[in-house]
Amino acid sequence: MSFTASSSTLPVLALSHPLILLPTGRIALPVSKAVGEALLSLVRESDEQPLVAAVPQTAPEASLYQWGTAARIIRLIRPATGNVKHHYLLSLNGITRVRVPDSGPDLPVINSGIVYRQVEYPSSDGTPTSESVVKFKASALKLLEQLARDTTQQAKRDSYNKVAAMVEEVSPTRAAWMADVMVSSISGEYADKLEFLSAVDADDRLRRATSFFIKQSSISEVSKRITQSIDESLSKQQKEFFLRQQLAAIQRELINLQRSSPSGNSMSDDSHSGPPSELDDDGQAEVEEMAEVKAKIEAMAKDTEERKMAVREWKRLKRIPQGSVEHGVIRNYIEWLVSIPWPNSVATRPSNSLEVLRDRHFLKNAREQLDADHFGLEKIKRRLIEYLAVVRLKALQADHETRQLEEANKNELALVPRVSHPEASTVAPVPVPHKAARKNVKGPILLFVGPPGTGKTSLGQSIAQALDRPFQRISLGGVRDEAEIRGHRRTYVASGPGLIVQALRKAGRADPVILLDEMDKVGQSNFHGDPAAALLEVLDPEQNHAFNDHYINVPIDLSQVLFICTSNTLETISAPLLDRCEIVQLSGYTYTEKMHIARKFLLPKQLQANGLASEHLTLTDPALLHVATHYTREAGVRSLERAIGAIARFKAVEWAEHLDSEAGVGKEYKDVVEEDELERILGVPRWDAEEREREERRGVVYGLVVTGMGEGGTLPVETIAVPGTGKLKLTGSLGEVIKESGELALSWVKTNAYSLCITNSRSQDPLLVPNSIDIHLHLPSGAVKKDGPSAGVAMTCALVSLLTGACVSTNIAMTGEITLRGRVGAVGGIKEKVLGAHRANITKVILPWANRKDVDHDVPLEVRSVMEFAFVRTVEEALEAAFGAGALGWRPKSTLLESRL
Ligand SMILES: Nc1ncnc2c1ncn2[C@@H]1O[C@H](COP(=O)(O)OP(=O)(O)OP(=O)(O)O)[C@@H](O)[C@H]1O
Repeated sequence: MSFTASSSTLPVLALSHPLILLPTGRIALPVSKAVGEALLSLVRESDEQPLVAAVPQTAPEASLYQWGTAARIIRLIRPATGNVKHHYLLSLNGITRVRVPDSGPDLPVINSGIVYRQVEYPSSDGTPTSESVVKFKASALKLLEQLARDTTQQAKRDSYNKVAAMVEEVSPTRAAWMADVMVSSISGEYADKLEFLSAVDADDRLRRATSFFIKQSSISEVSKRITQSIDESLSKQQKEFFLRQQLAAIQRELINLQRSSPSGNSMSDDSHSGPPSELDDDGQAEVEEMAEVKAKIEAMAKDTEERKMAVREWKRLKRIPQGSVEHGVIRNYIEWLVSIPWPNSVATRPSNSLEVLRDRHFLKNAREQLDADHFGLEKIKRRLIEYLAVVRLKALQADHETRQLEEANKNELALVPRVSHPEASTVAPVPVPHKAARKNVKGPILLFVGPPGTGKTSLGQSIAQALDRPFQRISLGGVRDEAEIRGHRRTYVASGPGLIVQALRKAGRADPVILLDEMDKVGQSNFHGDPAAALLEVLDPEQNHAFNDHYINVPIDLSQVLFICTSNTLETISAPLLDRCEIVQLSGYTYTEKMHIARKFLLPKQLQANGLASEHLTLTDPALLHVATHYTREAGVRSLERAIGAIARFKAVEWAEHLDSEAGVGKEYKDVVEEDELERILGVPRWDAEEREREERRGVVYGLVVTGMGEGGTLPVETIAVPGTGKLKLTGSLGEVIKESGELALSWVKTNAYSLCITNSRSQDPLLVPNSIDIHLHLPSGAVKKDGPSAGVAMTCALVSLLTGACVSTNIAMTGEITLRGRVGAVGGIKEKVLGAHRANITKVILPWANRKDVDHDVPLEVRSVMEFAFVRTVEEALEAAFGAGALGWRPKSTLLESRL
């Protein structure tokens, strides 16, 4: 060590224990007012930043150390004026080591002021040996690397890396300075730093720095290990806690088990030996349910998507704590997944369906079933038998092909040498479901169209019975959301599968008959998706072997499901959907058919439903007909069934009263219900009032309509003349086409007004001469929308009646489209319209000539025989049929010809 190259007098500043300032380091410390003011005057007096000797106090009560650091005052902050208690804040920057020779006990450990002392500056640091430089660098780099690794702050890590780069490049002459920089900026023990302060010689300083770094890095290593071991011991505690919980649960189970088994040796005391309550055995039920779910997963066919998914979710379920929301969600999903009747699963594979189809009497039995459930409907039953025959043939063919393939597979297996594994002989070979088994085994998709209550749903039920398959009905009325059919994705709260999967689960077999009811009432495409598009996927044989329910998220094979659809009308069904279906039209029943249905099916059904035997209620024929004609007016038989039900209930009350009073007064019971009693039972007839209203009036004729429900009926076309300017006003919620029909009718009447003797010359407008009028044409039931061209004939007749004054009989109703030239064109729904007219007691109908064949084919003979039909080609013929021959004053033809020339 070489000393005293120079010395000077410096104000000595005591750094109270454990503060220390090393060369190159910085420190900020509060100083008392006296010291602060002394330093302030020093700062004011000197031109540059003044130097002080910052000397550490080795222990709290000890005197000052003999080594210190000459430091520049870089900042001195005065406290707020007037506040004597507050200290000055002083910042120092360490420059170089100094020795304070007389820092003995007499040097006051100040705070009352500063003392000037002689300080010595060491002459030179010397050059360190290369060995100590290498060691210094290695230890410094190791420490820096460790610090960078352990810190979580990126900024700190960057600065450690930067210092490491400096250390690597530092020259031997600057190594001692680098040691100062590092030791002053890394936190370490006070004693080490104190010793380091006294190391003047460069070599010595590097050695001390090296041991300082080594010590620090081992400390950081150890502290890391300690943190790790604390973490480990914590997780061990948690593990232990978890295991203890499980143990407690197992013990609870065991106690429950012993309590519930009557023969088990009782571990519990007598106070618990009462009957087990369903409130106590939650845990037990839970375990049983889980075991059941597990067994179901195991029963699923191997190597199938559904099984893989179930296994994956089961494993997830096991990892998630019970009682958590996630646990509930997964469990719910697995329960759904295992309860779907997957076609390849052993548990749900349809076993007897083929047996039924193989039966040689299958078709005969099916016919009997249909006859037993439904009256009449000959054509439809014939179509259904054809359909069932196709289903049978296809299923048998697919079965045959599957057997052949299995046979071929077996032969192939026989060629493979047997594995001599001890278990191999006990494991039965699992038949691998082959693609041929998935062949489309059904006929076309049937769509029953017809008015309500005509037996569409019950026909579907009969088909299911004939095939001995479960029947499920899905009501599509009001389904607006695609998710109702396809399900919601599992990410939705309270999500679940769609209607198809729900029906499959309820059916419990992969080949049920599913009736898609009210297909026409499916909502249109909207922002919730397109339900019709989802239905398309369900019904399309090309796609439905891999139906995708959003919730289940595993393709479901629907190819074995028999879908049957029903609808009231075809108008609102989208064309692609219609394209997938084969339409079977059901029209309304005639009164005779209704009487038969009522006698054979509805009455026995209602008697049974109301607890009566057949001898307790006899409805006479006139009474039944009166119910059908005066209390109901519908194409189907639903209201009729309801009315019969009401009669049965009425009689049930009477019968019960009779039984009760037998012992006493003895009230007489009459089982026969006559026509005159009906008013007492069912109230005033519903359809009488309208009958009376139907009187002959100028400008009013009856048209024939088919409602949105597919029911036929009559609708008056009313016209009146009001003072005006020759305009036509059309009201009654009319669509564009029907409005055009009205205008067409008026144009025809105007053109032919002269021929009909309405006007006296061809040039006169019948609405302006003799009086200037407007015509108001109205179709009642204003709230019901009406459209279509078939009211043309009725409108023309109404206008002619209005302008000529001739009336059309109220027993006549008509339908037909007209052209501008006066031709009458064919219209649809003839059977419904004629039956509707028959129900409304119309005796003559005027129909387009082109619809003759429809009457011949579709209208039952009993209706045809009691009604008069006028088939017309032109409007003239229609007018003649409506008003009667010669009722209208046509001008003679010759005059017509002349005037035309
Ligand atoms: N031909 C028939 N023979 C015997 N019973 C019939 C016949 N037609 C209908 N029914 C009976 O009428 C009732 C109503 O029939 P169903 O429910 O099948 O009507 P629907 O056509 O499906 O009506 P909706 O269009 O309103 O669904 C049922 O009890 C059914 O058994």
